[in-house]
Amino acid sequence: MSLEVSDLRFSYPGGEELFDGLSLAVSPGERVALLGASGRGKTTLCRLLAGYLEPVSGEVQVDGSPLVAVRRLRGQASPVQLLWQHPEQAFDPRLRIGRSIQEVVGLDEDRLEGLLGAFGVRPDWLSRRPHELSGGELMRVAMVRALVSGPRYLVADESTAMLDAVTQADLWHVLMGLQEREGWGMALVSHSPDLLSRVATRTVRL
Ligand SMILES: Nc1ncnc2c1ncn2[C@@H]1O[C@H](COP(=O)(O)OP(=O)(O)OP(=O)(O)O)[C@@H](O)[C@H]1O
Repeated sequence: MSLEVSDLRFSYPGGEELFDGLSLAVSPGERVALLGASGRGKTTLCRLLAGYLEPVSGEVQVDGSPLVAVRRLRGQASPVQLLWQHPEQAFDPRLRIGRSIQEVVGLDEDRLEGLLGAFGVRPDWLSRRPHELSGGELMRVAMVRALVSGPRYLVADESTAMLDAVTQADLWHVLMGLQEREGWGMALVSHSPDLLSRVATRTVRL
């Protein structure tokens, strides 16, 4: 059981090849930090692992099945969810937050209630549009949206970098508590050595 890729290569049109045949596996319960200098491809790797981009070589597999095939299954949310670097990327700007969350495939109302409570989401935030929430509030609802379908893996791309230290610590405390209870695997990118030393169980260098 893992989220894995071997012999990974990717390039944007006209760009240099990235990853040089990297192999990587994230097991349930792990929090794997993806490290590398600026421009090495950390954000790109997050998008590849979550299926938003397709590799040139190397196939992303989730618990033994190709991620591309799993993501095509109807009536099921992807087992790999991405926490975007900027939480507004997870939401349609025209829709109220509650509507965006309700559109998640396979939504379980009891799980949703639990997550809204755990992340401290106030009910009135759900009737607002993304630009009507603060960065920290939007990240809380983005975390709820990413987790509400019960993913097996979460990929977090510098997701809390723009938040103040107190909010950042609070959100990681909630995330890690849920992860330890539910056992999903996590890959994360952060430029904060302090955060990584508290959160990561292992590191992989790009
Ligand atoms: N949509 C795109 N089209 C073309 N090139 C891109 C695109 N997105 C990223 N790149 C290029 O791909 C390389 C990897 O970018 P990426 O954002 O994944 O790196 P990163 O390691 O996350 O960087 P940073 O630490 O600075 O955020 C860079 O050279 C970047 O310019």
